[in-house]
Amino acid sequence: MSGEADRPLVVEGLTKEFGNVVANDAVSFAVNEGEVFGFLGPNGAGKSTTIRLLLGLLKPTSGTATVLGADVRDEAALTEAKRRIGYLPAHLGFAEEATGEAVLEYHGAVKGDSRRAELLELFTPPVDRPIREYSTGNKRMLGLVQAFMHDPDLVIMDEPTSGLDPLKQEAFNEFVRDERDRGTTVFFSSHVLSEVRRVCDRVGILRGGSVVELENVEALLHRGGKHVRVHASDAAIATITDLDGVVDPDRFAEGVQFIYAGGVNALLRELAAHDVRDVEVGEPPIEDVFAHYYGGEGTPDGSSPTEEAWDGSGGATGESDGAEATSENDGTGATNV
Ligand SMILES: Nc1ncnc2c1ncn2[C@@H]1O[C@H](COP(=O)(O)OP(=O)(O)OP(=O)(O)O)[C@@H](O)[C@H]1O
Repeated sequence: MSGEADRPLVVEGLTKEFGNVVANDAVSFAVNEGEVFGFLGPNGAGKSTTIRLLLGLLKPTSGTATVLGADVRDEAALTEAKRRIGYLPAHLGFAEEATGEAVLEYHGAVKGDSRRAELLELFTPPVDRPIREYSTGNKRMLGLVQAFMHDPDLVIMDEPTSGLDPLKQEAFNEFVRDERDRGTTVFFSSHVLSEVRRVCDRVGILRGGSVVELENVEALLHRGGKHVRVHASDAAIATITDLDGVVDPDRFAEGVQFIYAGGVNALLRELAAHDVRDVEVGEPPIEDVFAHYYGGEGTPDGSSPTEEAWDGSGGATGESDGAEATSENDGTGATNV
């Protein structure tokens, strides 16, 4: 594995305050080369703030980050690094009168477009039409083409599938997996947990401006216990659900389903002691695994989530960072990368 300094994305104690709102509070993590990293957290957790800090669109209050080795506080180094970075913002500020073609021409002239044709076959924005006629999904697809067409080494995206229909979402998932296989490093925020399950190697979970979890997706699912569905008699079910590690048993006509967080052998021994008609054991629903971090009812191991507020604002009203906030939109109305 490469050393910390060689990683394509390193965040160290990154802090951003808007007035008295601490949007990012000493955020630290690193993304490895060729990794797909999901950045999760409830509304207002601070994900977009981190992303905008990484692109130099906001200035950190303290701490720093490097993208492809460039310190985000060093404007010249960051500008140079951005040639090899793709960026898809949450809010796409394309000029309404420009056609999709003109937007891509502009970006292509600045940073290259060697993969434009290939990407336009996969994501299919109507490039001959003006942006004002675009649906939300069409804008997102144009943004994806723009983000990847110069064949970047690192791609940073803020909720990339928001507004895409299910087939395009699936196309995106497959595309990201292929990109990872080509060695591209991908970092994106998401609220779509199924997509995180399908494409991410690792996730970072932000809550109230702080990283509360950094974990391999498989390990996270493993820790979330197993989803078990047993078809058996009422008497058998009563004993089985008494087993240590059974969480949230839920009866249905023929049996019971529950999350099981105990040892596999103890479960097998218990099941073997009864006349079980059928049993299914699988991974828990991803929503259940993440519910804890999003303010859910508890965890499979029985512990309770801490009671801190989920909203990084703590109810306070911060100063707007208006001057920085508009820098995402360049003169042409195209998204500035
Ligand atoms: N320009 C700004 N001025 C003042 N407060 C801001 C500004 N930008 C963000 N905030 C505040 O910082 C906190 C983090 O916001 P941010 O947009 O980074 O969260 P997020 O995790 O991306 O949320 P979502 O999932 O809803 O997009 C919120 O409390 C938000 O109100």
